Order: sequence, then C-alpha cells, then structure tokens
Amino acid sequence: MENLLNTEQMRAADAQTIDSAKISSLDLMEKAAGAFVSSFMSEFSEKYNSIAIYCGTGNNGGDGLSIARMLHDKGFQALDIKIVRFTEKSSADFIANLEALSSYKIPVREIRDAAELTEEPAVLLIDAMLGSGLNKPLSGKWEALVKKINFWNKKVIAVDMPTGFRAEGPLTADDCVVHAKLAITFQRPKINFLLPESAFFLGEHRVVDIGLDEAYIQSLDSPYKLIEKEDIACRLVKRDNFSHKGTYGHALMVAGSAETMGAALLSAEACLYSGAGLTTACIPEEGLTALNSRAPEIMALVRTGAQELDLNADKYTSLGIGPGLGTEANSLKLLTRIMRTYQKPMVLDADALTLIASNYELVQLIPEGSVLTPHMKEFDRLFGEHKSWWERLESGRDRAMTLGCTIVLKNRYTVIFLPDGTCLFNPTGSPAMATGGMGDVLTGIITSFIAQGYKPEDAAMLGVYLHGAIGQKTPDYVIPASDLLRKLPSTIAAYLT
Ligand SMILES: NC(=O)C1=CN([C@@H]2O[C@H](COP(=O)(O)OP(=O)(O)OC[C@H]3O[C@@H](n4cnc5c(N)ncnc54)[C@H](OP(=O)(O)O)[C@@H]3O)[C@@H](O)[C@H]2O)[C@@H](O)CC1
Ligand SMILES: Nc1ncnc2c1ncn2[C@@H]1O[C@H](COP(=O)(O)OP(=O)(O)O)[C@@H](O)[C@H]1O
Ligand SMILES: [K+]
Repeated sequence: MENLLNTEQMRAADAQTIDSAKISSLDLMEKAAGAFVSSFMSEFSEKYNSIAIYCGTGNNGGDGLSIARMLHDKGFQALDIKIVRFTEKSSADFIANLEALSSYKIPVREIRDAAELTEEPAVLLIDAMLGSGLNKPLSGKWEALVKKINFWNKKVIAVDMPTGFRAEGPLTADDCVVHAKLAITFQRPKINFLLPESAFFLGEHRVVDIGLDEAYIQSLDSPYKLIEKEDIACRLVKRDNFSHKGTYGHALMVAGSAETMGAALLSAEACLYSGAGLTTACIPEEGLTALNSRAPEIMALVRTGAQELDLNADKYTSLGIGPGLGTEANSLKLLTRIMRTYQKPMVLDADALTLIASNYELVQLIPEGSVLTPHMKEFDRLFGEHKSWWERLESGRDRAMTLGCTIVLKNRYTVIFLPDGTCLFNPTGSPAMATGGMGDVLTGIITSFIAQGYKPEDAAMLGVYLHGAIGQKTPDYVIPASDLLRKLPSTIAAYLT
C-alpha cells in the first residue's frame, strides 16, 4: 500500500532524499524535470507544435526551465518561455536553471502584469508557475493571470499540479486555479486529485517516480493510502485441492422487490461468480421464476408480503442486504428483524442504508465489523450533508472508527474507511462502470468474500479493487453489470499469485 502524503510531508520527503541520497536539490529538480519530459513525450510527440512554458520564480518554475531545456534537446523547436515575475524573490534552483538556459536559443519573456499578455499563440501550455509552494488562495495579479489563461482555453499540462490547486483540504469550483487537461505529478498523487471536485480544474493526472526516499515516505504517519496490485495478490487465497462447496461458505443476499428483482439477481449472482460455496437469495415470491431461470445455482428463500421471515442465521456465513429491497414499511420490518437476529458482520447497501438513515436508532444494531457501501447520496443521508468531499473524508474516518465498521464510499476512486481510521483509496475503475446495477454487483462480491472467510476489511478491499479492475479493462463505452460479473472468475484467478 502506498502512503499518500500531505504537502508538508512531501516537502519533508524531498529534504530527506536530498539528505540521505546525497543528491543536491538541483539534481533532484533535474530528475523531476526528466521524469516529466518522458511522460509528456509519451503523449505529445508533435514536435512542430508551439509550446509556451509559463514559469514562476520558485522551484515549480525551476522545473519549468529545466523542462524547456530538455524538450529543446529532444527536438522540440517552437518553445517559448514566459517568466511570471510578480515578486523579486526567486529560489536558488530557479536562478541556476535560468543561467543554464542562457546558452539556449529559446525566447524568454518576463511578465510583470497579466495585462501585458493579450493573446497566447501557442497550441499547448505547460504550467510551471506555482506548485506545492502555494500558501494562500491566489489574488491580485496572480488571479488576473490565471483567469486570462483559463479564458484562452488552451490545452494545459501542469507540472506537479495546476497553479492555485490545493493539494489537500476542501476544494470549491470558485477556487482560482489554472484549468489543466493533465497534471504530471511527482512521486505520489496529491490527495485532492482523488476527489471528484478536482475535476473542476483537472482532467487527469499521471504520477512519475522522481526517486524520492521511498523507505522514508512509507515510514511517515498518514491515514491515507493507495491500494496497490500487490495488496490484492497477497490477500487472495487459492482454492484448495481437496476443498468442497462447504469450504467456501454460504452467502445470503436479502434483496429485490417485484419491480427491482434485477438488483437481487445481480447481487446474488455476484456472490456466485466470486466464489461463495453456496448462495441463497432472499427474494419476494414474484421473483422466483426469474431467479430459477436465470441462475439455477442459486437457492431461494422466499419472503411473502408482511409475513415474518424465519431466518436461520447460523446457516449462513455472510449476509448482504439492501439492493432493490425498497424502503416501504415491510422492508423496514424485514431489515429490523434481520438486524436483531443476525449478529455477525453483514454488508449493508442501498435501501438498507436509506432505511437506517431515516430510522437512525437502527445504527445501534449494526454488528461490529460490518461493511457499509454507500454512494455519495446514501453517505450524506446517513451521516448528514457535507459541503465537500474533503469533509466526507473526515467524517467517513470518524464514523468508521465510532461504528467499528468498514465504510465503502463509492466513486471513481472509491474510498474505504477502516475501523482503525485508515482511509484506503482504490485506483481501479472506469466511467464505463457508471451504469445501473454496478453497486449491486459490488455488494455481492464483498458478501461472497466474507462468506469465504476473508476478514470484512479485506473483503471490501478485494471486492472494490477487483470490481474496478474489470471495469477498467474494458475497451468499451459501457460495461453492463451482468457482463462485469461474468468476468469475475477469470479476473480473480489472474490476481492469484
Ligand atoms: N517536493 C518534491 O518532491 C519536489 C518538488 N519540486 C518542485 O518544487 C515545487 C515546489 O516549489 P516551491 O516550494 O519553490 O514552491 P512553488 O510552488 O514554486 O511556489 C513558490 C512561491 O510561490 C509563492 N506563493 C505561494 N502562494 C502564493 C499565492 N497565493 N500568491 C502569490 N504567491 C504565492 C511563494 O511566495 P511567498 O508567499 O513565500 O512570498 C513562493 O515564493 C513542486 O511543486 C515541484 O514542482 C521538484 O523540483 C523536486 C522535487
Ligand atoms: N466513473 C466511474 N469510475 C469508476 N467507477 C465508477 C464510476 N461510476 C461508477 N462507478 C462504480 O460503480 C458502482 C456504482 O454503484 P452504485 O451507485 O451503488 O450503483 P447502483 O445503485 O446502480 O448499483 C460503484 O462501485 C462505483 O465505484
Ligand atoms: K504548476
């Protein structure tokens, strides 16, 4: 798992690397610029295109000057450097890189006021004005310049991060930030790159290794981590030669109503396709024919109307509840009864979460170790309105610790809050997954992994990562949830070491 750092920690890692690796800060800047250029060239190879490189006078600007030199050496001819000199202060490495540029025939122009700039003829703009040194919101000359650049609507590639972007803390659409298509960022993604509001300012980001001291980075205390492929491989367990269906548990999926049987089918099938030994779907009578014809492997526990369900809790090794369940009185009765009878960790999703939100006393009945899988709206229904995703990060951590549960807040980079306060970001996923039924499949996968004996936290991590890995692999425009779940067996096998 990769530690994600805040700005202060990143700067400490920078200093530690210079110290421990006996590398000068200027050489580290050279490495950073080299890593930027390699990544840049993998996408932008049209050397004839004009590129304007806007540099501040700090180290982000120093990177920009070094990048200009390197691009020139690689054959990019139409380069143009603008130095934004709104202050007389400049960093030592910026000055050194400016000197190194003196033998190059790249035009350099100093800008002392945004009003000096009328238009920008370059096709592409590299933003090396401000990076992690930002210490307050942009105002005055900076604000005027950023607004002008945004008005030009150029293709902007940011060095480390867009100028004005806050790497952590709440973001709002009103923040004055350069709008960039891509940020090529150093060593780790900024935490805010992983939150949806970053899309106001940034299309995508790419992380490049600049050789910072990894042992030091990993030793720092950070609640934020990024899940890696190895975390999945080392947690998945091979199926034993002499195993039988009893080895892999019995998952019960309580889901569906007459109009939303699809949710029950998808979540129950996901239990089956991710390896539960047995799967039972607790469904209304209206869904029986559909279940039997679509998934003959799955057993049914039929619930009829308001009739009380006879749930033999000991029979099951995991229970998921919520997809398509409905929020009417009968569903509330059923949920309450199940929460009173079943005391092992369960997976709570969709309508189960909405019911808990409007009958908050039920929160006390959530068994410790359970997994809650809300999307943003369900999260806010449960835990109150939040003004920003950063606030959701803080309250998700807090609630997971208080409830002793794992909370899976679904999004592009789904966040998994663990009961110990750790906050895991999932890297896999794709907008091809933005289609109904996708969350139902995730609930089934997590329920299935718990049935098989994985700890609920691991089940959540494995489920979220593998679910996203399938979505990410598709070259198609959209992946229907039924297609995704059929790819579960081969995907899980591919991750087993
Ligand atoms: N860490 C790493 O791994 C590595 C980092 N590297 C690079 O260094 C970059 C960080 O460089 P940096 O520290 O020099 O800061 P940078 O962003 O250039 O800005 C500095 C100037 O901005 C000013 N300023 C701030 N806010 C302002 C505001 N609102 N409005 C107006 N002014 C404002 C502030 O002035 P002050 O307020 O202090 O007077 C200061 O002078 C980092 O992003 C990466 O590109 C790589 O080279 C090597 C590895
Ligand atoms: N743009 C996206 N990128 C990555 N994953 C996505 C994206 N859109 C949706 N997903 C994933 O799809 C699932 C949607 O869940 P949910 O909103 O509960 O769907 P439903 O209620 O239709 O089943 C989540 O796991 C989410 O992470
Ligand atoms: K920048």
